[in-house]
Amino acid sequence: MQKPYPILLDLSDKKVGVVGGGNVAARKVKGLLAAGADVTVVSPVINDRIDRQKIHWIKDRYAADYFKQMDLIFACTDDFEVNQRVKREAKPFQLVNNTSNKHHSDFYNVAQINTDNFMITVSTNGVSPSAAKQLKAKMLTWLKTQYPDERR
Ligand SMILES: C[C@@]1(CC(=O)O)c2cc3[nH]c(cc4nc(cc5[nH]c(cc(n2)[C@H]1CCC(=O)O)[C@@](C)(CC(=O)O)[C@@H]5CCC(=O)O)C(CC(=O)O)=C4CCC(=O)O)c(CCC(=O)O)c3CC(=O)O
Ligand SMILES: NC(=O)C1=CN([C@@H]2O[C@H](COP(=O)(O)OP(=O)(O)OC[C@H]3O[C@@H](n4cnc5c(N)ncnc54)[C@H](O)[C@@H]3O)[C@@H](O)[C@H]2O)C=CC1
Repeated sequence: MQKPYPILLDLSDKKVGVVGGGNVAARKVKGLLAAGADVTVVSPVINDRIDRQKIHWIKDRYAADYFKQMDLIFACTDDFEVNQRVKREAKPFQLVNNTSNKHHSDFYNVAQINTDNFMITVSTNGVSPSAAKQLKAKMLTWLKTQYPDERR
């Protein structure tokens, strides 16, 4: 991604498809549900950290047909080739986050801090997600000193 364009999306009632149901999918699903998205997970198995009451679960392997109606798609399987296929088979208007290949993704997720009044996001543009996580932790410490009454 050469020059990404940062935006905040309103996902309430958007249809979001997640391929795979492991650790990475669980993290993405948590954030998506918090944003009010209508989430469908397609995976033969899903992690206990994914709340089955709050998503639609299609207990199957990836097939493009399941994703025709989706606005956004997250490819989160541990199979690099399947994740590549998800990106390749998406419609031109669908945006895909390929979690195992940053060079084959339409968008990246960011590390975030949400408080009553601020949303602070950190990205390294794909270079080092763990550095983004570390900077977020430092910013949180700093934020507490600057805005002690701010709730998060
Ligand atoms: C490109 C991107 C695409 C995307 O997912 O959107 C991406 C890609 C990849 N991540 C990998 C690994 C890890 N990712 C994390 C954590 C997070 N990753 C997130 C975002 C992004 N990760 C996007 C770029 C963000 C940026 O530019 O900064 C965060 C910020 C937001 C979120 O997704 O929740 C979240 C922290 C949230 C928080 O806690 O605050 C950890 C640490 C952990 O899990 O504790 C590890 C293990 C340690 C390590 O390797 O760093 C691998 C290697 C896989 C492999 O081959 O093993 C790839 C694949 C690749 O690089 O192509
Ligand atoms: N972007 C990010 O933030 C990160 C990305 N990764 C990448 O994410 C990949 C997945 O990692 P984890 O979630 O930890 O793996 P995991 O092993 O916990 O989960 C993999 C999931 O994919 C499902 N799956 C496998 N083949 C499938 C298919 N054909 N169709 C549908 N579902 C299928 C499995 O049932 C399982 O639920 C890793 O291989 C790594 O490349 C890893 C860490 C962070």
